[in-house]
Amino acid sequence: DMALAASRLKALLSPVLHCKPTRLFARYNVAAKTAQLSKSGLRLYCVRMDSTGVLFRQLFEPESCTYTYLLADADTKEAVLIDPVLETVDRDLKLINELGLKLKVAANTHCHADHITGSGLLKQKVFGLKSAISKNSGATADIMLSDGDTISFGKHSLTVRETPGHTDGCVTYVTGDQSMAFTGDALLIRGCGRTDFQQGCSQKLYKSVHQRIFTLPGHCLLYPGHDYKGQTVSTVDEETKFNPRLTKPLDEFVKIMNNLNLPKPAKIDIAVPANLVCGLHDV
Ligand SMILES: N[C@@H](CCC(=O)N[C@@H](CSS)C(=O)NCC(=O)O)C(=O)O
Ligand SMILES: [Fe+2]
Repeated sequence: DMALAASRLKALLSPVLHCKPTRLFARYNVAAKTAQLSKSGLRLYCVRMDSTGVLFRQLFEPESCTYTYLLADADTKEAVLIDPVLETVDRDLKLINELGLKLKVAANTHCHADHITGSGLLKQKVFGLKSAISKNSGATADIMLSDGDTISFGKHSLTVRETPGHTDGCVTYVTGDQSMAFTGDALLIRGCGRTDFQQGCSQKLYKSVHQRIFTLPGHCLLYPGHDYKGQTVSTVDEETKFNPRLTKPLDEFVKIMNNLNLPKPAKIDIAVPANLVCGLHDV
């Protein structure tokens, strides 16, 4: 009967309900230390390792296959958007308002060639919002970033790692605990950004990925700027083992990049000039 079912459910949930936060944190750590190995020796991390109260959402814009990432401090409600897209500004703001967040910074990973950034339009809609991009991008923004700079939201922060090669101004944003990195187009899941326009240089990209991304902890979750195959997240361990381009020696990598033969992004001629002024052009 109902009463019996309810008491069984209560008994079943009791260890979870009575688990103090400290014990939960300990469980995360144990889970990380005892990560299972796959047949090939790859460590399989089953649990997000930080349990520090970062609110996180991965959002997708289907026309350009761009990921926008929302990060917020669950206590202070301060939020950062990485790589907002013009067409999805209202969707993102609706979510931000529904969650009661205060959007502080719109941070671009680089001057995009395939879509117009949402940062300019967001600045018109959100009082006090600051746009950010690398100094080396050639673009203007409220915050011009250099290697090692941090973007704070509440008690959390993102640290800037310069990862040029796809463009001169490409950066990777890394969370303070190095559990997540937002790689823009420097590193895509099982791929990487093209190097045939916008100061692209395959040797530079190879060095950036090997020295600035593959040196992060193996469990660090990698979130790319785009994905064209439905993939959402990877890890440093996975990419150092399975990335079909970046696991090759430098000379082979350069040959691969010279022979991609990709068509130019359809919107490149409107996107680049617009993004050089943080998307305010013609809005
Ligand atoms: N077809 C798309 C553009 C696709 C493209 O060129 N993607 C870029 C990232 S956006 S600058 C890229 O680096 N791709 C690498 C790859 O291996 O796919 C469009 O017309 O917009
Ligand atoms: Fe790009």
